[in-house]
Amino acid sequence: MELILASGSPRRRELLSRLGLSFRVFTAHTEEVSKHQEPGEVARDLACQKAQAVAELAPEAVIIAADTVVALDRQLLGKPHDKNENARFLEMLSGKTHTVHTGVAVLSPAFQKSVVQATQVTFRTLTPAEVRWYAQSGEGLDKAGGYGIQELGLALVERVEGDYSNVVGFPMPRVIDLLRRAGVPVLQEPL
Ligand SMILES: Cc1cn([C@H]2C[C@H](O)[C@@H](COP(=O)(O)OP(=O)(O)OP(=O)(O)O)O2)c(=O)[nH]c1=O
Repeated sequence: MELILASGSPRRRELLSRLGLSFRVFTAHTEEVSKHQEPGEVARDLACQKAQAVAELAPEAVIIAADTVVALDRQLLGKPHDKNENARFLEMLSGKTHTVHTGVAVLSPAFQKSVVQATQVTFRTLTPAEVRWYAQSGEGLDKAGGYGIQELGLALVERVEGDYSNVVGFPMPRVIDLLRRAGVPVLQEPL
């Protein structure tokens, strides 16, 4: 049974590799639109769209996809378009708690399931110099909310409540559970 990661995210590739599985990577070109308003449902919906787009190319495989959104109060923060917008996102997140929602979808001819996981992240109160420093690094540009907790962005964070891997883009306990239910031998000898 072939496993395919439907994601261009290097973070997801790295996290999935840590399970010792072999897999191929396909990048799904979806429009990333969701009709849902609830952030968790948006993330789940987009993960399903990515998995389905790749299922059309590889109908026999087990496909896993994910999507991460950052919700601050009622606002969804996607990937910043440039360093100025990244600085604005950081000013909004400074001193506050936001929620990171990651949706995961697993799809095979015999199995189809999606889940969503939420983690609360609280930022330190950032000084203007800290905001400038991080935005200038460019690290946040390809990341939801404009920061990467696994890299320099760790310095922005005061507290994480819940699954850390979920913030990086793949909630590992949920990923392990879904893959096993789809018949993928995770953390065990291949059959
Ligand atoms: C909040 C946060 C997000 N991110 C990343 C995870 C995701 O790669 C990205 C959210 O965008 P996504 O649209 O979920 O993923 P992607 O466009 O990078 O990849 P693909 O759609 O092909 O799967 O933000 C971090 O790496 N660290 C963080 O702390």
